[in-house]
Amino acid sequence: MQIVEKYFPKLSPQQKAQFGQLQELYAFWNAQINVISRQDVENLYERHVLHSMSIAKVVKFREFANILDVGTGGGFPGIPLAILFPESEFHLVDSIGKKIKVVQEIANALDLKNVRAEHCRAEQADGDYDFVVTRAVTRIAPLYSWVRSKISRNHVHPITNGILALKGGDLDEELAELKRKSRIFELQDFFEEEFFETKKIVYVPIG
Ligand SMILES: C[S@@+](CC[C@H](N)C(=O)[O-])C[C@H]1O[C@@H](n2cnc3c(N)ncnc32)[C@H](O)[C@@H]1O
Repeated sequence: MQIVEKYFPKLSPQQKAQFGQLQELYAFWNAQINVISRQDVENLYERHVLHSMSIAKVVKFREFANILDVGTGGGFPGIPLAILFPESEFHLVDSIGKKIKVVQEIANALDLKNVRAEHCRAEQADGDYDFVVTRAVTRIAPLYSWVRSKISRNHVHPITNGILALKGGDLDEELAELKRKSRIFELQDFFEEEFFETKKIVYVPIG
């Protein structure tokens, strides 16, 4: 939990309490329905919570912003972002129903009113979104084809609406396949821990 406060020192008491609850909630739910590796439960705040929050170093979601988390699994990056941006609306979807059950239970336990968890495929998600966020689901090119028509052309953030994908490793081939303008943010520019050395955010503006 200290690692979250290290990089996000202005959290409200409510946000601190919500982030603080995550360890126990994920330990409990992960024991029943596997949503993250057992080993990773011990590194929850670095590898899942802070990793998800890195998106906030690229853009601060505004009041009423609509965000779609594609393939949220147990709620990453959607749940940490929903705690961080309580005025924005988050639609978390996954094609596996039992994972959405975990997300719903965690959102209920945290009393997160800005989270809608839905069991559906990304292609079927119904909405008009400012941004699509995602981690560890698919290559950028298929993701782009799934969601491009769901991105609003009404831009209210300092950057153009689009996709923000948490990625790792060498992305040359994947980005060549996309055939669209994109920008890479290196997470080592935001966080000093070794875990983030190879991690990136791929931003694909859709205007
Ligand atoms: C490796 S998990 C990652 C989960 C989470 N994003 C994380 O980083 O912890 C990939 C997830 O994507 C979901 N998924 C794959 N294709 C999908 C699709 N077309 N629509 C919705 N969910 C999908 C899978 O069910 C799975 O839960």
